[in-house]
Amino acid sequence: MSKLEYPDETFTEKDPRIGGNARKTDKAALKQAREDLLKLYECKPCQPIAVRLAWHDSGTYNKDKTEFPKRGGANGSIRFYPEIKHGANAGLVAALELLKDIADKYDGVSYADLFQMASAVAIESAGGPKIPLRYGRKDAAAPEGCAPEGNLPAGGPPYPDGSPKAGDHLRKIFYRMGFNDQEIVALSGAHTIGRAKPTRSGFGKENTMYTINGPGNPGGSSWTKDWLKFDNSYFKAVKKQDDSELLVLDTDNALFVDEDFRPFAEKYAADEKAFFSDYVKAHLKLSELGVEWETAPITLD
Ligand code: HEM
Repeated sequence: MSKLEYPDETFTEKDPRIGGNARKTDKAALKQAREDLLKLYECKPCQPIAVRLAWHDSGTYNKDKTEFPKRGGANGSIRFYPEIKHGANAGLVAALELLKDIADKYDGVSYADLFQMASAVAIESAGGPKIPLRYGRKDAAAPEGCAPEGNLPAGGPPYPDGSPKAGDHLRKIFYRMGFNDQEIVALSGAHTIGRAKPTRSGFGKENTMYTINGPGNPGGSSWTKDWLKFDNSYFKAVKKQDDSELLVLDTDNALFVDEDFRPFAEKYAADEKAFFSDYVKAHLKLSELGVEWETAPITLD
């Protein structure tokens, strides 16, 4: 059995991941972990869930709070019970399981760095842009450092914050992290890969003509036909909405309905280069929300 168990109710303070077991960032280990991730994605088409894991780790951030790690952000706290059991994280234990062997192998890579790296490598290996991440994130050391539940967006009404419209809800959530309208639209484009499953988030169908045969685990509803390819087809599909086999959440629809979001959504539907360029900047910002650096940030070539 692997030395690191991913979290469930049996998580205790004696677990080696907790307390004085901080990881010292090591550039060689980061590079090797990156190689291992590429190999993982060659064997298993699990890029989408890795992107969602990293986003749900960092998307808890509250810019008005100062205390690390309670202010939320890319601090690896999603590996802990209770955070992994938050409603918004349904299904993400599978992503932790997928990364477990790599986490075990490299002490020189923090969990926070590993999750963000897994996402950036996933996007690039799915045909998306290269995201020049910086590394050296400090991990939240214990479950007490987890952000409170309810910081991530809901895909449809009723919105827990009482917002009447999807656009208002998106702004409340993303402004709290320090994002603007353009960045909200660009980041939403990550739904160009992946699926929603009724057994996880409750959204989507059991399967569609695009997901019934996988690849990987079959089922769910995707936003795009080729849901393992990172491109701008999400914006094209949400704009057209002419295929009932594809998913459109209320929060996706808002990008073309809300008059302040729409110009960006139209631009990205028409111009993949513009989408990629803006996506990289917004994703980099997302990957560093709430970060406390264990070492001076390191880049890999
Ligand atoms: C704008 C507000 C957002 C809402 C309301 C939202 C909601 C959702 C929902 C309901 C799912 C389905 C989960 C499941 O059933 O497994 C999902 C999946 C996904 N989300 Fe989002 N999301 C948002 C933003 C983002 C952002 C900012 C990113 C990344 C930058 C992202 C990346 C993904 C990915 C890649 C998947 C597919 C996961 C998979 O196939 O396993 N989402 N999202």
